[in-house]
Amino acid sequence: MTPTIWVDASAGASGDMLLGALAGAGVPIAVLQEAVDAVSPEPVTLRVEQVTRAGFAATRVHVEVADSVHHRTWRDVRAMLDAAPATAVAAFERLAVAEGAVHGHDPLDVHFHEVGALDAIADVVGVCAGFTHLGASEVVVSPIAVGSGSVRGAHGVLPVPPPAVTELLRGVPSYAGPGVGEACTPTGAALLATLATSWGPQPALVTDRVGVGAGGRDPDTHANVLRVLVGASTPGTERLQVLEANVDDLDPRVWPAVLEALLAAGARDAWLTPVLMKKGRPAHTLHALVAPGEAEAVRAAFFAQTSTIGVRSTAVDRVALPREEVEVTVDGQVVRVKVTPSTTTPEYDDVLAAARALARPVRDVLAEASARARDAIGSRP
Ligand SMILES: O=C([S-])c1cc(C(=O)S)c[n+]([C@@H]2O[C@H](COP(=O)(O)O)[C@@H](O)[C@H]2O)c1
Ligand code: NI
Repeated sequence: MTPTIWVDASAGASGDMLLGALAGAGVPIAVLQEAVDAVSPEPVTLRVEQVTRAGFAATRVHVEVADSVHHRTWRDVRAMLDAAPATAVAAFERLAVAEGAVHGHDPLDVHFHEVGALDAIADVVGVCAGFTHLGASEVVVSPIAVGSGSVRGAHGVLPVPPPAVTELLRGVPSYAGPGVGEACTPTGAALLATLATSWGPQPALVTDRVGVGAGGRDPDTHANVLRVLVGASTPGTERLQVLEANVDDLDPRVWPAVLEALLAAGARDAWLTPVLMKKGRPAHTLHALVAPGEAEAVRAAFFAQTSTIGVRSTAVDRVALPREEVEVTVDGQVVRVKVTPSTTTPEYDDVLAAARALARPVRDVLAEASARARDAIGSRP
């Protein structure tokens, strides 16, 4: 079974913290070194060191290089990445697009300063090779702490988060803290934005390996580490999201069509709960259960079908019983029945249509369809 990874970026993220966490989680340093050697025009050595951060053991990977080039364009870097994992090219492209946006340049002509140096290229290539080596089907990343205050670099003094990071973290959950300084660098943001398959707290996971990665900064306010948990998803558990909005001004006759539209947009389930809103106003909360890939279309349906101006989302774990659909006939009328190890549930629309066609009570058709489904399952060899 392919593993699931959870990245804890609650103290921020940088290329070297990610490299350290991967090495700490058991990715052989030779795997990272080989990937870096495949792209680097000059010798680069990765060296592992066990360090402590605020009293906690962590792994640091030093990238040792005497880089003779200090500024590279995205064009230059792109030409170096032919032998790199596709995710490394994608992460650097994100950096180029973000830099282009903040400086007002075409991404191809962007001049990288620190992020174009060979050590940053080694971070990106090594981290992407490490994730490829782990072969995870899911990479869930926590909301990212970005730090606070300001940082000094080739661009002079920049606010934290610096412009490139704010651009890279569009659409990504992030927040200030945990201390003063730059907790999330452009390289860390670009890597996580590229590698994450979803964002949120730790999913249900049987943890196998834990990597604790340190960078160069060691503030005394907190353990400045990024953690990587590698494990197996709890069997039968799916990571889904619940989208929600409170609505107090929609013609109530529209609600059935709204629920139908959310299901048509890909929601696994959609439902309403009556609520009392501020000032004692009666209203409804509209809920939809969605897989990460369906969230955007279902969110668009919230906005198109209702008067809401905001949609909340919460990550949830769902354990679902295995299910299958069987078809039975009741007096010649076809009824679909959803069967799980503990239930048989006839499709209500089919039952209603059959009851009307047969001029029989709905509850009789319901009971007969359930019984026939149980017989059909029970008589299987
Ligand atoms: O290299 C470039 S062009 C660069 C752009 C920006 C902007 O926000 S714009 C910021 N920085 C700073 O460089 C260092 C190193 O970043 P890494 O991602 O290589 O660790 C960091 O302090 C950035 O804020 C560089
Ligand atoms: Ni820049």
